[in-house]
Amino acid sequence: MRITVLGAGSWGTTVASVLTRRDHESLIWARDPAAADEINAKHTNERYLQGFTLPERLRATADLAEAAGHAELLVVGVPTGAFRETLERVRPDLHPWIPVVSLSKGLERDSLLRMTEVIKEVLPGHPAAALTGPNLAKEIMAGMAAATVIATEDLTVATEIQRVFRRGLLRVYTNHDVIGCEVGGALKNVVAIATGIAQGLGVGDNTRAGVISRGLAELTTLAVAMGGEPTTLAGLAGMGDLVATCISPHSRNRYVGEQLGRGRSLDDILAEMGQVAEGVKTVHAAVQLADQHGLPMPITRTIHRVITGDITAEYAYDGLLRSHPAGHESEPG
Ligand SMILES: NC(=O)C1=CN([C@@H]2O[C@H](COP(=O)(O)OP(=O)(O)OC[C@H]3O[C@@H](n4cnc5c(N)ncnc54)[C@H](OP(=O)(O)O)[C@@H]3O)[C@@H](O)[C@H]2O)C=CC1
Ligand SMILES: O=C(CO)COP(=O)(O)O
Repeated sequence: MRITVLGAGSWGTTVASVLTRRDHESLIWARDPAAADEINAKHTNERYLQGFTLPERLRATADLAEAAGHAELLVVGVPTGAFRETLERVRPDLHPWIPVVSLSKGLERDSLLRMTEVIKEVLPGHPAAALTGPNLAKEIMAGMAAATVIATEDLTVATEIQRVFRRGLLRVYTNHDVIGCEVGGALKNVVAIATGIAQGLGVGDNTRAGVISRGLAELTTLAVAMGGEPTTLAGLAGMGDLVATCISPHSRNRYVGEQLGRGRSLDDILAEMGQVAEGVKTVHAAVQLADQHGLPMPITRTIHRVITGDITAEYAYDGLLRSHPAGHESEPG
């Protein structure tokens, strides 16, 4: 199959490599021509996947119209802030009806939409799916076993995409609960910032486990309020991805939290990283959704106050685990 992956960051490049090794004709779009040249000539992407060799047959282009015209399946791996604009730019050159798969984990800032909702708005008529789960790019590049979920309402489409992605030690499950899968993927990044803060402050594993567990309660409550199913949040797209992101040294969201916990400013951390940490932006939308649904979501709200500079990470820690009165465990908050 001819597959185009938009975005040559760590995840887009990894997914394009997996698909190439699965014998698909993959073309990756990089907005930076130098990045496309590097992939074509050296089979590397040193900025995002240092030390890895990409498959020789993976081709790259900086020409968005060429990338769009190539696709029998479109995979979108640009950050959520660039998602809508990128789809608008490919629309004129896209073949009709081809499925579009989002790799991006976050919510659109002003509309509060999930990425498959953005696909449906910008590209009506194209089946929209999300690929999500505990999938740290560098581990998948290294060929380590992993499980992932392809979420779309139409199970025929889901099964077809599952077949396209399945390779080696990558186990691909299907799920019809797109809301649960996308909300889990978006919100776990916010909880990873909170866990990172705890780590940066030097607190213990009990504390981190407490934040992860109550974080799971928050993302489950929000997803269910939005129409998702609780079992989804207990699975790969919820608990699985939450645990991977909260404990992994590879996670950029956890890293942002850790550095905040050490007292650094957000601007400094983001400038030094040069990679996306989606939780930093998604937390704004998450708080608005919590308000709309009348949910307490104390971890999300506290991280929002840290990100906006209203409180320090140290103060947030006190607020999360000491001042906030605990209720019944089955209740949100
Ligand atoms: N990395 C991972 O392990 C995983 C990431 N994801 C999700 O995938 C999405 C992409 O993440 P990831 O690949 O890691 O991000 P990276 O930070 O590694 O790379 C971002 C990529 O997007 C490009 N980009 C940035 N802004 C724009 C823009 N305005 N227009 C077009 N392209 C742009 C960058 O180009 P340039 O280099 O020119 O700036 C770069 O190629 C995120 O939503 C993330 O949550 C999901 C699962 C795993
Ligand atoms: O989504 C991810 C793993 O599933 C990657 O997390 P980070 O964006 O925090 O690196």
